[in-house]
Amino acid sequence: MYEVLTVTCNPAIDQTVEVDVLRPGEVNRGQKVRMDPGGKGINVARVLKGWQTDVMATGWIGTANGDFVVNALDRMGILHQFVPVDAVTRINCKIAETKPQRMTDLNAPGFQVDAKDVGAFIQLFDRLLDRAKVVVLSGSLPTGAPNELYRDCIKMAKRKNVKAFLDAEGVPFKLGVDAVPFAVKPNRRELEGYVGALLDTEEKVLEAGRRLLDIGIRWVEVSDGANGAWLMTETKTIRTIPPRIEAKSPVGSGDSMMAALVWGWLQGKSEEEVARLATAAGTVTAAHAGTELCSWEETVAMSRQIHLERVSCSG
Ligand SMILES: Nc1ncnc2c1ncn2[C@@H]1O[C@H](COP(=O)(O)OP(=O)(O)O)[C@@H](O)[C@H]1O
Ligand SMILES: O=P(O)(O)OC[C@H]1O[C@](O)(COP(=O)(O)O)[C@@H](O)[C@@H]1O
Repeated sequence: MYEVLTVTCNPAIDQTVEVDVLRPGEVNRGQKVRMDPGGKGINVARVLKGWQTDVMATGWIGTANGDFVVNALDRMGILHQFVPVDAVTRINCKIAETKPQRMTDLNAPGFQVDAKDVGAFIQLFDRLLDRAKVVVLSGSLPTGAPNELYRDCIKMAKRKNVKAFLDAEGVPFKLGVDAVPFAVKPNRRELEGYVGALLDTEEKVLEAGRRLLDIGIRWVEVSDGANGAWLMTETKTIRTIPPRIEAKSPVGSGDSMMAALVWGWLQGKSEEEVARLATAAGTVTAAHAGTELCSWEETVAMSRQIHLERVSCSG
């Protein structure tokens, strides 16, 4: 049994290479390399499973090297049913500089899917929805997948009374928003893309978030890296600020935050508790190397250090 279904249309193997300083245009030699199963929905599933929540991971997987991902999910006890694609699962290169600490992501476009693959996924998704309370749709779409995919998945979820949480960018996000998911988690840059304007003040961020609430979305979580986040609902806007940390790798921070939102909703937590936990989860993950994600114990400990402010009544 599972409560949460996570969709990763474009899974990845995250390869983190550590160097002192990256010298563009030169031969760089890595000091340490680590590989983690990645892709946004898969990371959400990894966090939730660690937090004792049963989860099913779905999407497409490239069979040439997808074993690395599915074996890791098996080891973690995460249920999975992916539509196999006769192709290579992308390898996303994360360059972790240590002096000073800085991460450069080089995400690949991923494999190509065709109409048959899309049809097979929709059929599988429809079946897997039957057992879920929540569905998480997150990350980029592979080449060939229609931009409407998240929109259509949200419509299907709503017909089955499953709460949809969306984390995407660009056109798939815009179209997904049109179907009015329960929750969205854009980072500030993604929200700028949605409204087509620079959001360089808190006021502008909140105005943009308000547009999403006005459509009928119930939880709008706008994340802003080391500055923390805002959780906006119809009645409250809560600003959360994390402590200063040594950020080894923010990869997976947004996914950890999404996992905490889902967990908080499943447990019926207050908006304040959810906001605190979500920011804590992202912060703990940012402090870890590679795509190592936040444990429950670390997140609870961090949540005590999150500064929380009620910004205004957003109603
Ligand atoms: N350098 C950092 N220091 C502290 N917390 C961080 C840092 N980077 C990310 N986080 C935490 O993770 C959350 C999500 O990170 P963010 O980078 O905004 O999301 P995304 O990965 O989706 O772009 C932030 O709101 C914050 O709580
Ligand atoms: O699907 P996209 O947008 O290319 O993102 C994939 C990448 O995002 C990650 O899921 C991390 O995402 P976040 O840092 O936003 O949490 C990586 O594991 C993966 O390489």
